[in-house]
Amino acid sequence: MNLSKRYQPSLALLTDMYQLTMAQGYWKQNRAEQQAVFHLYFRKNPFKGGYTISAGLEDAMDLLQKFGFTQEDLDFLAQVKSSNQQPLFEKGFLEYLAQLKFTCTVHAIPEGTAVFPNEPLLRIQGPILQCQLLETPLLTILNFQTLIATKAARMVDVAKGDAIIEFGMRRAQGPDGSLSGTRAAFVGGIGATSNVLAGKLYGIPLKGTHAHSWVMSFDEEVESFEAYAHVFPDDSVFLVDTYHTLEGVKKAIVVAQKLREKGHELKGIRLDSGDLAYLSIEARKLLDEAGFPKVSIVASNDLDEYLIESLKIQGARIDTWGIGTKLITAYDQPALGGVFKLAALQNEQGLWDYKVKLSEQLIKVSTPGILQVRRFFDKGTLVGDMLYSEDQTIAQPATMVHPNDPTQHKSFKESCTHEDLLVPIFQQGKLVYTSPTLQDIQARTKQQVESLHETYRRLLNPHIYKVGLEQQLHQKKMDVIVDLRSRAD
Ligand SMILES: Nc1ncnc2c1ncn2[C@@H]1O[C@H](COP(=O)(O)OP(=O)(O)OP(=O)(O)O)[C@@H](O)[C@H]1O
Ligand SMILES: O=P(O)(O)OC[C@H]1O[C@H](OP(=O)(O)OP(=O)(O)O)[C@H](O)[C@@H]1O
Ligand SMILES: O=C(O)c1cccnc1
Repeated sequence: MNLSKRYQPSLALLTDMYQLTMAQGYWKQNRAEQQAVFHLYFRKNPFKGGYTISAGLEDAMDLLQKFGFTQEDLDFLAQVKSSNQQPLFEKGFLEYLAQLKFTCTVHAIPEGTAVFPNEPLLRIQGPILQCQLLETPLLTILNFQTLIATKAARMVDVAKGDAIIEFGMRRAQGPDGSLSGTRAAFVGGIGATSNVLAGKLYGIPLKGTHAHSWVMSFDEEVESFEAYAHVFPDDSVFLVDTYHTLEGVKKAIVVAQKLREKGHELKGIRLDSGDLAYLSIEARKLLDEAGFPKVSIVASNDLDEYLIESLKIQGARIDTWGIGTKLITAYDQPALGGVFKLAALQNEQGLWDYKVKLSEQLIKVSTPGILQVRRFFDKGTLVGDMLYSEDQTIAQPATMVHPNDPTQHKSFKESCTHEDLLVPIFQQGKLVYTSPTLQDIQARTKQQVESLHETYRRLLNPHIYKVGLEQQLHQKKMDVIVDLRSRAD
């Protein structure tokens, strides 16, 4: 169920080179073990949506658990040259890497959780050299899977209980885009996939119909349906649009009748072109009139959440949505802009110095501290997320400040309940978290989306969920910014 099922054990080189050059720099300065805190977060919900679904943690855990350089990795690094053709990495540094063990403490938000901009999905605390090396692989895993899980959740939400099958492998960004994308799509709520290896690796249910080539390989369309039904009498879904869709439906009915005479039922038909609203309504009529109300209608052809919503409004009679390209590639937004920022560094007195990355825009200034996300509920409904730093006490009653407009405050009533979202995953390198099954993660996504007010779920201009900074954290952040700006002037 994890990354090593797709790759061989060592992924230590799956990082950007600048992480290794900085690592050598920290080592050379005797700062390799200096304790640091980094947060991984994004700044905008993808797809102009109102929420995001976290995904990829299990793969991230696997990466961290196996973190370590093999002799082969070190031999490769030993022959990397600097611009004057000298070895880029020093022998002593490579020896340091050879004995390196993962010793960080990691907290993360469980997969399948509704998350929002500016809140850490993951917090890593440990030797700065290790945190630095892990920036890129953690981002590549969590950014992509979170993006695809969110895309899938949006589709599942508008499909309102209809089944969704993921058909995207052929259009995915390579084999890993396909495998990790299918995993994430399942986290988001799809019911099945055509991706057989994802079925084997992750236990995702497999489903499929047949291609146009099957029909085209016969002289007559009806012969192709008969032949398929002969091989799969209880598992046939005929693709009816190769020549003329509604004529294709009539031929499917002829074969369905023959199947029934032999004690079998046709499972479904698939529409893959034309006006899917009109054709599904007409196909439904033909099937119902012929006595096949249970034969389901599958539709595919460049579908996404907007088309699903529109087709439903048009009264389309589609039972199952087959979705490929737009899901597996997150077509309208191919990347989640998650970042990984240094937030605190331990000084020689053992105290935490808060760190921020300045920007002209307040929204882009990172938040320092050792952050936790506290989610408040009013009678079960989510009312806001407050970032606070675990090394500070929280002023009571809990009040948070708008991250980009300090004049706006929000207080939470005493009667509100709360939950801290970041849970321990590793304690000083030791794994302390058991990932739920993928089915349980999917169930969590469903529960999370359903617990969001519908104003956050609509596709067009959703309401913005409130994420703020606990008052003292906000004050500390402002102090650091003022101090840095005065020093930069
Ligand atoms: N009723 C509808 N309302 C809105 N969009 C629709 C409707 N029916 C189909 N679509 C979408 O319109 C697009 C039409 O795609 P396209 O232009 O490729 O036509 P096609 O029917 O697939 O033709 P072809 O036979 O060339 O494949 C697809 O994304 C499809 O999902
Ligand atoms: O449209 P998507 O959402 O990406 O879904 C996957 C598409 O892949 C197949 O088409 P393709 O033309 O590749 O093969 P086919 O001959 O089986 O239709 C299938 O028929 C879908 O249309
Ligand atoms: O099984 C299907 O119908 C299928 C599989 C992959 C891509 N398109 C369709």
